[in-house]
Amino acid sequence: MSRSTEGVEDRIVAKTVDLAEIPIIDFSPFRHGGEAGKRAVAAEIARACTEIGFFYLKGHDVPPKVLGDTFDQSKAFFHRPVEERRASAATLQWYRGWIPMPKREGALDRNSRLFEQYRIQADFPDVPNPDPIFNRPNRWPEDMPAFRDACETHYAAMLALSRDLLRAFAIGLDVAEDTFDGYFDLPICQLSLLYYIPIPEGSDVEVSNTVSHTDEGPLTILAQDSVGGLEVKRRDGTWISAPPVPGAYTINIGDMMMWWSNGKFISNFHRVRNKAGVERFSIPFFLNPDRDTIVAPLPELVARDGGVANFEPVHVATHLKRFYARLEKSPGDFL
Ligand SMILES: O=C(O)CCC(=O)C(=O)O
Ligand SMILES: [Fe+2]
Repeated sequence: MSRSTEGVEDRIVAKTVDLAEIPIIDFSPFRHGGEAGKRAVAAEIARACTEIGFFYLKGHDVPPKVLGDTFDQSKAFFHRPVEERRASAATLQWYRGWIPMPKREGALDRNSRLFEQYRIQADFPDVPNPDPIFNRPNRWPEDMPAFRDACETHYAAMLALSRDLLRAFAIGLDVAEDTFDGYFDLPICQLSLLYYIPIPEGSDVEVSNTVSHTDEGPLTILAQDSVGGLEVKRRDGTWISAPPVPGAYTINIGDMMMWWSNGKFISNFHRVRNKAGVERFSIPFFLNPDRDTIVAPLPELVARDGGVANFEPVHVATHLKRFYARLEKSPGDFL
């Protein structure tokens, strides 16, 4: 995630606006509605990606049990005593598993990071890979086999849904439907189980659980519990709430899809502020391409934009490594 450096935007308290601002899109005609259904859904998605970079997706055919099981396991894990959570803690050398909240020193501020995480990444044991950060296996709580099952099932379901979404993006961008297919043979995605504590009452207005940021990869598929707290920046700089919609995923464009689309699709700023007074769970799936993909504005779109490429080509593994290294060096990441 790209962390924004400005602070002023966080001072503007989000106002809840009509949900119409983040559309709820039914994906079923894309798969079951013939060519016309496909094009209509792709057009709706493209509009949302162009205007705000976020949309809700229902009709995705992911069985509710897949999500229910992962939330149940996540809750069970984060409710364990800290010594048991620590048994599957990430280390600087093996950055998968449980990542605690930073130690608190002094007053909370916008960078306080008020959440714990369980991080799961692509796991390709048979593929030679020179980067320790990408070639380590996942860590699992050894005495919770159902935890691993739920996460692996969830990961596979999100990757499958992502493949269809990439096709919808391509159609919406008016390029060949299979434009992105070849970049996702062994994609280095990430699934995070997130556990947010409530922001203490009386905290400064700037305090967030997650600072304002954009996501790094092409797209994120987020499952939220019923608590709410996600906020999305509008073009005019104000913030709106993106509350959970039952049965729908919250989907957003990340930086790499913005680059591929030459800026047509927006990788929008968002943040989490859990003001509900209760704990919150969420599960984002961060789609990433294959490690050696070079992401650059698609030539068809550059041509349409008068030959102007708005972004430089980026090597996926180099970019993500730089990002993870920044995260790893955040002070107090490890208790
Ligand atoms: O938990 C959420 O609602 C959003 C999390 C998020 O934006 C992220 O982890 O990148
Ligand atoms: Fe994010």
